[in-house]
Amino acid sequence: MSSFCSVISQSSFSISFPHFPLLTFQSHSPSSLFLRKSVNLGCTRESPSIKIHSSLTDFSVDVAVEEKKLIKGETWSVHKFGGTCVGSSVRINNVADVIINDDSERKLVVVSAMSKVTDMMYDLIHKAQSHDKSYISALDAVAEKHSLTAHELFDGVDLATFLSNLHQDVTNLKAMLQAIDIAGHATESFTDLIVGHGELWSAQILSYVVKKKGTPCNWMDTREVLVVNPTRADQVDPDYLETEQRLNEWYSLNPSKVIIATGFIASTPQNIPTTLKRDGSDFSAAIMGALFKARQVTIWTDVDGVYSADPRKVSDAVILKTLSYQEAWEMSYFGANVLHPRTISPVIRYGIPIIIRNIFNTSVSGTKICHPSIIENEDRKILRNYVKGFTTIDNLALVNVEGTGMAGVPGTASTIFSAVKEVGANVIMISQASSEHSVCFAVPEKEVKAVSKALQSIFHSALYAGRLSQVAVIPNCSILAAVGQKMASTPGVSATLFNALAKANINILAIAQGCSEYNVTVVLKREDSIKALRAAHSRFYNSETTIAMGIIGPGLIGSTLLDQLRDQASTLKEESNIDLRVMGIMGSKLMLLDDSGIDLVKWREIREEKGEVADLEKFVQHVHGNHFIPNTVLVDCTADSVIASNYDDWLRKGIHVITPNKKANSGPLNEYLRLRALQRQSYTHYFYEATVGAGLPIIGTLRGLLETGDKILQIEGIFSGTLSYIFNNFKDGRLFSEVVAEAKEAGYTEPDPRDDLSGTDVARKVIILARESGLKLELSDIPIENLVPEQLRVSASAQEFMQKLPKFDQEFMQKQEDADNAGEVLRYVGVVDVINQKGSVELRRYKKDHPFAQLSGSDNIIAFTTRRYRYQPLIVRGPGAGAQVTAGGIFSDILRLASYLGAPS
Ligand SMILES: NC(=O)C1=CN([C@@H]2O[C@H](COP(=O)(O)OP(=O)(O)OC[C@H]3O[C@@H](n4cnc5c(N)ncnc54)[C@H](OP(=O)(O)O)[C@@H]3O)[C@@H](O)[C@H]2O)C=CC1
Ligand SMILES: N[C@@H](CC=O)C(=O)O
Ligand code: NA
Repeated sequence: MSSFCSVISQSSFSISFPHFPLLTFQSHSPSSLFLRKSVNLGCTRESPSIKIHSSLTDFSVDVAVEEKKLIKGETWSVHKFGGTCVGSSVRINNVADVIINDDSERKLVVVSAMSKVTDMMYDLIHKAQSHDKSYISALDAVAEKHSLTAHELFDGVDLATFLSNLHQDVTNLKAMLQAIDIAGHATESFTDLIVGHGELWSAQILSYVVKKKGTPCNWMDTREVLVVNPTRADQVDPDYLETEQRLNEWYSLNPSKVIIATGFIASTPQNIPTTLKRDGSDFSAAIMGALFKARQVTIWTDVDGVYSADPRKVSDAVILKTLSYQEAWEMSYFGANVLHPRTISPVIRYGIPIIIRNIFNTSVSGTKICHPSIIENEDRKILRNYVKGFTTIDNLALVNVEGTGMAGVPGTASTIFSAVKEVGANVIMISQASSEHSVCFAVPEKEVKAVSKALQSIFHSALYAGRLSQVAVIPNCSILAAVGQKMASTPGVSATLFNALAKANINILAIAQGCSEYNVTVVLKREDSIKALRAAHSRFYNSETTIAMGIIGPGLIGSTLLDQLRDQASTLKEESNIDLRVMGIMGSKLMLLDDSGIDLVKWREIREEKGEVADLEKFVQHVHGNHFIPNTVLVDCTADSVIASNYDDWLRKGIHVITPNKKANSGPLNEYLRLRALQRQSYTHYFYEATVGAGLPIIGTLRGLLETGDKILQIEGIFSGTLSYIFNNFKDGRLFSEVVAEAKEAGYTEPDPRDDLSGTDVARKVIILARESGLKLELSDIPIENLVPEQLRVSASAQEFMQKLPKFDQEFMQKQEDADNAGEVLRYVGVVDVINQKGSVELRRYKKDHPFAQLSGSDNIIAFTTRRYRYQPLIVRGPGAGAQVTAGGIFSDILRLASYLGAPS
């Protein structure tokens, strides 16, 4: 008890401190004091006798000694660590490492109280005020927290010194709380004095840890230097001149290369302890940054930087590499958790950059807030970054004062806002039509009742006389603000924003844009807030070639395509700015939907877990109904004609279609012609390269020939990968059924292999090429040689067919031997005879030296005889079936679509 005191009377008491004489307090005006002198922790004094003559404010120093470096801004860097950064001994250690690893010559570190401690201190006061004696045990708990932390971090004399100080503080605090308990009241300055202890303790602990790690440093009780004048409630203004003078004095006594300073706390010009109020530690750091003219101020927090929008609401939000002061200011005002505008002001004057960084993820460089002139092209990758960020404020109400009697009457606005001021409401946004018939403004919902009442009362006679028609309140509103310095003098930014909102079917209630053009603010209904935020963000941040995809039929081909997309997505995004998002995957029974894009690494597992009953209408609505992605494509990987019958509806809706499914193009001619006509009219794309020759460029080659004016005479070839494989391998005594099973196993066949063996699949390809060449043929116009034995054509399933096929092996063997004996091979070919406007599909015999006899595997070979390629046909050859090549062909169509939509080629 050597250092403390007792309550002398209810109105005054005294406390003694280690470095101060006994002080006596009046309870109504407590403490004109500094609680503790800052402790020199052993910094080597480079030149103890040096005097600083300089003015820290203008930084023009004329000192020819080492200490001159104090005021050379470039040598100082300022760091601020919030409560979570120093929330435990492990974290404090981590913070100390960050400080030591900063290679700046001199460092000033501003530190907050350990997390939750400030709240605990306020709680002590509340308890004491309400005579709840548990403040004593609660204070012991706070002390225990710091004592334990100190024990974990350092030892010896430092630990003893810290614990002794802590003990003394606690003893003093108990007396102060006792005084509050007796008085039943704590004045503001008394409260500030008590709560500021959290910073005193954390700064001391951190400085001992830095010192223990071998870096000498001093800790600074900022109340000794930082002088502020209270302005309005909850605000203070720094007295830079006085602070600078005190700082000089402090530094001359404690010259240090590393200073650990308490955040949040300061004192009045009368030396009464006070605080910097909300976000006080950030403010402390900015003030110190300005006084030291630091090269930068780093605010360490637990997020990676400032996001382009709240990442909890917008999954695509990105960390902004740079923000101008003005942009940061605007974003803070409109609710982004950036920095309080007030905290930025001290550094703006000197153009000192502020860096927001994550202490828990130091690999990320964070967001640099600085003068626009030093914002390099760091955000160049972000398209159209005229708008940097989007923020929303919810729980607002719009007040609309309307009437013909307002126009040309000076003072109406003044009357309105005087009334609003009278009830203490905070006006967040104002908009007035130039006709002056209405003024509307947004206030917090909780304040609108009082505002409305005040306006009704003040305009009572104007309303009665009809000069004003109404004072209307629109409740449940939100504000969406788009912020960006480059918006100024860039035409079309607002139009883009409004267009994005209109497309998302969002009604705008009011609009405001200041002359600075740094932000456009719109008021919306509360329920539209998140939708509006996402719509606006995606319009400015997603590339033009962001494509919402729906994959129908995740069978062999569909799932292979999904795997290829998974493997290639990030490269496409990084290198070509093509952003492919699979929003839905639908099979015949189950479908999986996701709002921002399915994780293609785990889609199979997620579908098991979250799959819902397949519903085509819902699926299409989901994939296309996402207003935040400018393009939609449905990829039909089924062999289903019902799915194919929907293409025209999709194209009409503006949905692009890509498919390997042959049903639509080989179905009824009139439907095919209608589909093609519709596709041309609707400016949507319909690609189907994989329907013929899988990934081989067959349709593309044919189109190229036709579009460049060539005339097709004949297309002849082996169009079936399955039949090619079968006849390439059906030799040397092998069984026909065995080779068919191999082709199925290899993924060459249609879902039902009879579609291949019947020749139907080849006939469909012939029809597709014939129609592409301008012939108006139906599938029934093509004579087809069916290889499926008569008895098996009626088999109930593909499986049953496969089981029974061996019974017919002998029949096939005979055909093969007959051909072999004649020095020939069997090949199943299709022909499009353009001159005679017909097609055919049949099993033919070719001499063993014929090019068709030279194929292997699932090779297709297609020969285009044209006017230009009359004597030597243009030949395309290669594997024409199989999962990888087919999915690759579909993928290539998707990229063609992206390129048509504007992706770089
Ligand atoms: N294999 C190849 O080499 C080539 C194939 N193609 C074409 O690719 C397409 C797919 O072939 P493949 O992957 O082998 O066939 P699969 O039988 O392996 O896959 C078909 C998929 O379509 C789904 N499906 C069927 N009907 C519906 C429906 N009504 N709604 C939603 N999904 C449905 C199935 O779902 P579920 O499993 O739930 O029933 C399955 O996922 C076919 O049109 C084929 O002609 C084109 C070129 C080459
Ligand atoms: N089953 C087909 C697959 C490609 O269309 C074939 O074998 O060619
Ligand atoms: Na192809």
